Amino acid sequence: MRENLKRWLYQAMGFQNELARNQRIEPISKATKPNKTEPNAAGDPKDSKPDLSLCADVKYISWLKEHPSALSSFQEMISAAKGKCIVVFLDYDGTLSPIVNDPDSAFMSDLMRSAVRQVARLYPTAIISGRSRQKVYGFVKLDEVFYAGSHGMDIMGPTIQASSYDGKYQSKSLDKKGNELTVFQPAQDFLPSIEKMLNELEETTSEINGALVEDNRFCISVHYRHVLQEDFGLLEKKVQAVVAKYPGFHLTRGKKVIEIRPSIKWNKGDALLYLLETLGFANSSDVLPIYIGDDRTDEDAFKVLNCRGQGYPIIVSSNPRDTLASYSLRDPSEVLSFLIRLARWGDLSSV
Ligand SMILES: O=P(O)(O)OC[C@H]1O[C@H](O[C@H]2O[C@H](CO)[C@@H](O)[C@H](O)[C@H]2O)[C@H](O)[C@@H](O)[C@@H]1O
Repeated sequence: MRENLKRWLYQAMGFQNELARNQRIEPISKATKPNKTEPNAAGDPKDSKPDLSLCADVKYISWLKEHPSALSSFQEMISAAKGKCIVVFLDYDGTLSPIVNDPDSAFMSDLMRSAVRQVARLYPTAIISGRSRQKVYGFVKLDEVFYAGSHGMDIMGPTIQASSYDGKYQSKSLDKKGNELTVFQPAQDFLPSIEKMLNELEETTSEINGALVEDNRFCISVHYRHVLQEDFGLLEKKVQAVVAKYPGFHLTRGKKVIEIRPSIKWNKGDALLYLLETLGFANSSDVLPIYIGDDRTDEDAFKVLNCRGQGYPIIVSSNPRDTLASYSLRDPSEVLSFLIRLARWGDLSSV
């Protein structure tokens, strides 16, 4: 009955997204409409409880109206891309790899890797992550893409130095294949403090079961996914106490993680702008940036796209969320489908 009701809702709201497509859609007249007095499984109408997952579906469906699926809207999105240079920006955790319990096991699938590779061969592509650049590279293992780690504070981008940015923080480097690239690290001055803080945090949080400190080079993550709820307050206090000793740092929140970041005016949105400039698209009206991300920190990049009035900010979420994104994808598997379609479209249009 629940499936029929869900199907009916999708049809009533005129949706044609993947969720709906995965199911056989019957004409509305055939679909079962909600029936308040229909007995529950036990056969007793009085015992029937509200189906909470159905309420969640209804909320998600209405949120989809504001943030349509980038898969259902693909044709419309891509027809606006004709004649424009697409540039693709991808977040890592929760976007290219599913959220898992152990941060060191957030592997991306071979299928995803191959889709990203196809996309990167057609369009400039960058991965912008909260992780350290080296760690993201370790997961992605592609030399075709640019990497921005530490929430964009460690960028390995095109050879061109960006003239609007401080040369002090830009240097030349070679990628694994020996190609010359430019590294931009605007939070370099904070490294000595970060190293000290890292040791202190590891020591002080070791008393709390399940707490995990991750070195993200220009920022630090303190994970609490495995910390008991009653211990969270203590962990938070301990982290705050350490950070208070170091001026020039602040805390942000992610998915079961507290992040410690240098307080410079730099975020994923700035990294996106930096990469656009080094790719030669600083003031271009011919560029169409696509940014796909699932986290709060990705909102900074969505904001930049909105301010430029260019491109497509796409949020990865299976729950209704406050977001500046215009489009949505439910999860990394939908991200994979989107990237495959994008690569196919690029292949066909280059013939
Ligand atoms: O910008 P991102 O690439 O999305 O990185 C944000 C944080 O991602 C990682 O943590 C999250 O994913 C883990 C693996 O799925 C999960 O266990 C954790 O609970 C999530 O918060 C990464 O470990 C962090 O350092 C990043 O800041």
